[in-house]
Amino acid sequence: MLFHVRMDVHLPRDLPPEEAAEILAREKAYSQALQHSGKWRHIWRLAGEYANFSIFDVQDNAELHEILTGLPLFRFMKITVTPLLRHPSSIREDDS
Ligand SMILES: O=C(O)CC1=CCC(=O)O1
Repeated sequence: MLFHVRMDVHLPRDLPPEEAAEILAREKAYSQALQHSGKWRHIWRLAGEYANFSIFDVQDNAELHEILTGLPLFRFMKITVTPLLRHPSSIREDDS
């Protein structure tokens, strides 16, 4: 199942810089492992915002929930999920 996910990051101003750096490093490693696995298909920065648009390809809602709640930045994010399905006018042979 494909999902569009918007993640808005809100780091607290009083978060110690060393702690922020450690969380961001874990976030990057977590995200890149999922990208290598094919579950996290795309990640795009939204210009001018500390936010991203991502596309996930997962088994079901429960797997997406597990992935999102496992994000090291989860407690500092507002996450908006939109389920996707194939558009009837799409000319693509698959859903890539
Ligand atoms: O910087 C972001 O948009 C938050 C984020 C999600 C995965 C990642 O590596 O950074």
